[in-house]
Amino acid sequence: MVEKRIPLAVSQAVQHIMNYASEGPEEYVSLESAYTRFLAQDIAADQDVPPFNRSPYDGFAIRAMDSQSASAEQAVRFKVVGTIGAGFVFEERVQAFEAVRIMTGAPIPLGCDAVVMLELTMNEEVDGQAFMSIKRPYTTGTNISYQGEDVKKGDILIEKGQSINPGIVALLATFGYAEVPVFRKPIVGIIATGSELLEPNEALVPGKIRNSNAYMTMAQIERAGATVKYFGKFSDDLAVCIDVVKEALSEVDLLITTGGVSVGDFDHLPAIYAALEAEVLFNKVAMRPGSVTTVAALNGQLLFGLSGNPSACYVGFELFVKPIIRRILGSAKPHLRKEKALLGEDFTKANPFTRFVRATIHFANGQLIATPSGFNKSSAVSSLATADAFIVLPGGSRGYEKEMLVDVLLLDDLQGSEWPWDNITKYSKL
Ligand SMILES: Nc1nc2c(c(=O)[nH]1)N[C@H]1C(S)=C(S)[C@@H](COP(=O)(O)OP(=O)(O)OC[C@H]3O[C@@H](n4cnc5c(N)ncnc54)[C@H](O)[C@@H]3O)O[C@H]1N2
Ligand code: MOO
Ligand SMILES: [Mg+2]
Repeated sequence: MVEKRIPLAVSQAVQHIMNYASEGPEEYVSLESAYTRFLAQDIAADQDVPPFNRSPYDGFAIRAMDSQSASAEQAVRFKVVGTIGAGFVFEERVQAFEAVRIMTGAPIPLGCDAVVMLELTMNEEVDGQAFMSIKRPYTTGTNISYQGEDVKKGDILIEKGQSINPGIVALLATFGYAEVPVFRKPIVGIIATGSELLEPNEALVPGKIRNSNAYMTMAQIERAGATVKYFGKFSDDLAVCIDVVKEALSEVDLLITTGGVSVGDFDHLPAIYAALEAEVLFNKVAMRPGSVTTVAALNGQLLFGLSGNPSACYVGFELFVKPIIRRILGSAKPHLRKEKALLGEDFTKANPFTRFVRATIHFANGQLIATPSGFNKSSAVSSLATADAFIVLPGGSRGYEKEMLVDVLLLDDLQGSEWPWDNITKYSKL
């Protein structure tokens, strides 16, 4: 008699896994290679930005009080006592009816409190001395970029765990991080099992298929922010697989296998866990696809037994492996980002288990629409290519109609969610 597996709710399965999650170690990388890494410390401003009052225009720095009597009829003339470009400081204090020719980004000279744009001035030279005239008065502070107007010293700008984007790179450079503290990328191993598998460079022969899962999963591991270690594909030979899994475990932080987790004669993962004396956390989840997803723990290390069916393997990775990778990378929101969308078409299949329908999303009149992205079996590979979300259809329904409000989990996203599994929308119309 085949062992009866008890399906666990998705949320409970994720919770089991997250009990093993903790922040990983940090390392320093050069600023040039920080993009896409995950920040390991908060960035706090140790200086104001800008660090001094500066000119936002090319023009003349003046004392506003000197301009008060200027009008269209009666220009006020200033003696030009110097010129400064960005990067230089005008050392003297500017006196009454003096102006300093100033370029964008240069510090406002001592004594000055306004800048006149070059286009609004009239310029002349008398006996080798430059003069500038203006025909309107200026108030104190006109055209000054103030010290600290962008960032105040002491502000926390970015919290750790964020993926470093180009804007964060700019902040890191601004605050002098030539070396950036980032979380070390966890190493995630992948082993494909199945005597039917060919590698992509091999020609098809009867009964065989190409191994797509290992390559797909490698890409998912990288998208999640981790480093891949591919151990290869192996036939359904129990002794070989035990050795390979044992060896792989010593070289990785997390290990993924695909295939062989169900109840078939050559589904060896249950026997591998038994041989290794790993504790099986669960071996059935109330979800489709991916119901056979199995996770085991050995000495605090997790082994993810993802399904051989490509769509099930893909979903299993995103729901169960990605959050732990993101937690190791310091994220406070390690789960897939959850948003509300309208269903783009009817989905009439009955739903005993919660379904994760691979979907394409778009906006129509400001409303997010999610439409199933194609062939919807667990074995499907075609619908993954255009999937940028999962539509979450909770179990226990007869089907869903177009325009019902549903939850979607976004796949190509860096923001994440804290805990997306409460309050999943069951049936509702907008
Ligand atoms: N009697 C039962 N049979 C099955 C059950 C069940 O509950 N009782 N569950 C079904 C479900 S649901 C799934 S999902 C699959 C899971 O199968 P396994 O995880 O054991 O995976 P395999 O048997 O090794 O392969 C399944 C399928 O996927 C193809 N495959 C495997 N590896 C790859 C790969 N690397 N790249 C592409 N495709 C791959 C394989 O050829 C099979 O077609 O079990 C159901 N059966
Ligand atoms: O685990 Mo299977 O993917 O539910 O179809
Ligand atoms: Mg099988």
